[in-house]
Parts: sequence; structure tokens; C-alpha cells
Amino acid sequence: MIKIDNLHKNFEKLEVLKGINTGIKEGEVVAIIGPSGSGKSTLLRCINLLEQPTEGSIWINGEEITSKKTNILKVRAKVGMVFQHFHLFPHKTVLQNLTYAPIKVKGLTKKEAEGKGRDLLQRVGLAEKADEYPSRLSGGQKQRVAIARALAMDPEVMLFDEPTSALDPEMVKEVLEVMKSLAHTGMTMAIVTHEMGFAREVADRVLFLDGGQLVEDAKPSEFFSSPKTQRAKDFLEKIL
Ligand SMILES: Nc1ncnc2c1ncn2[C@@H]1O[C@H](COP(=O)(O)OP(=O)(O)OP(=O)(O)O)[C@@H](O)[C@H]1O
Repeated sequence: MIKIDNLHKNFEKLEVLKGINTGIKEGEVVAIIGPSGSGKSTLLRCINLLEQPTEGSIWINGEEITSKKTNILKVRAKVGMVFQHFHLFPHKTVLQNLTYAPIKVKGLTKKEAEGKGRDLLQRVGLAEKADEYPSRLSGGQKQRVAIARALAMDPEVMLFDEPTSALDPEMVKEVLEVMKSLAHTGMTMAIVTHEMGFAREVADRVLFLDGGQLVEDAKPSEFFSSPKTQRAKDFLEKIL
């Protein structure tokens, strides 16, 4: 489904990704973990071309998105992204946040987009908030709207960049529950997270990054109980 080949990313002289090789299979849930500054967000942002790789290639369903001919908007339409700080449109209602791109980019009618938007709000437990503005919602509710908004585009894969890091502790669970139920529908997902419990429980694989390198790629049960490298052992010792 996703293939990442010799991915390098530099910010001027800073080498942030140093040749990442990996892949994500259809329906797989992959947790990307590692120390601060190890390149986790940059890796995720390369997958929907929010960052242009310096070298290497990324393929999604057989199409090389890093090719010069790529239509970036088409890539973004099939790769949903959820950010730490929600990025909702503040002057649109919750429902309008969900219908904007499907109407504009996918050509749905207002009625179709609204029907779909309401179904998705139901799914994330926010049907009654359709006509509210984002400023009236809690952080956890905003993040659930952001997830529903990404799903409204029928993405082939969903990327999450520390989706619970900006939330008050009591709101983390409601967002993780929505992500967990999404994982159970068979959605292909990559999640940069500091929630080790979630990585352990929900992910099929853990990618451990350190210093811009993919140091371990393992099943959570193996990674958390017997990490192979000293770098992973040191990291886990600090956080668990
Ligand atoms: N747009 C940018 N311009 C310059 N440097 C950047 C840019 N984005 C990221 N970096 C640098 O790249 C390195 C990796 O950043 P990245 O955000 O990918 O790390 P991370 O593992 O996600 O860290 P964290 O867990 O703290 O979010 C850091 O040193 C960061 O300062």
C-alpha cells in the first residue's frame, strides 16, 4: 500500500531523515515512536507531501507520489491527515468543516456532503454539534471533528501527527477510542504518538526512529518486551 524507499530529508544542512526504508500494508496500523527531534513528524509529513523529500521515493498504491508529475492535491485527497492542533476552519460550523472539501474537491452536492458529514459526526459521537462553531468545543471534541473531516474525503490512508499531545488528560481517551474504532474498520493508519499504551494495544507494528534512522521495526509485543537495540532500550527506560 505504502512503500518508502531510501527516504532522505534535509533542512538546509540539517539531515533529518537519513535513508528510511519501510512500508505499510493495507489495513495496517503503524505507530511511529522515538525521541524528540528524531524525525517522526517529518517522515509523516513526507507521506502526504507537506514536506518534499530531498532524496528517495514514496509509493502509494503503486503510484510514485514523489515523482515530478504528481498532482499534490490528488495525493492529499487520498491521504487524510490529523494534526496535533486540529486546524479546523474557525469561521465555519462543525458540519461546514466536514462538507467544504468534499464539495470543493470531490464535487459532491451540498446535500450529499451534508448527509455524509452527519453520518461521520454520528460515528465520532458529535451529531448534536453539527451547527456549533469550533470555538464552542472542547479539545477532544475538536480533534474528533478533525478526524471526521479527514474521513469525509474517503482517504485510502490516515496519518495522525501526535493527535492527543495538545489535549487535557481527560480528553485523550475519547480521541484514542475514535482512532481505535477506526483501526477496527480496517483503515490503514500511521500514527506519530507518545501514547505507548495505544501503540502497544492497537498498532500492528512499531517503527522506532532515532537520529533520523529507522532503528527498529517490530510487532509491539516484541518491541516493548524485548527491544533489540540499546537505543530503543534507553528510550523505553526513560519513558516507561
Ligand atoms: N521546517 C523545518 N525547518 C527546519 N528544521 C526543521 C523543520 N521541521 C523540522 N525540523 C527539524 O528537524 C528535526 C526533526 O523534527 P521532527 O519534528 O520531524 O521530529 P519529531 O521526532 O517529530 O520530534 P517531536 O517528538 O519533538 O515532535 C528537528 O531537529 C527539527 O528542529
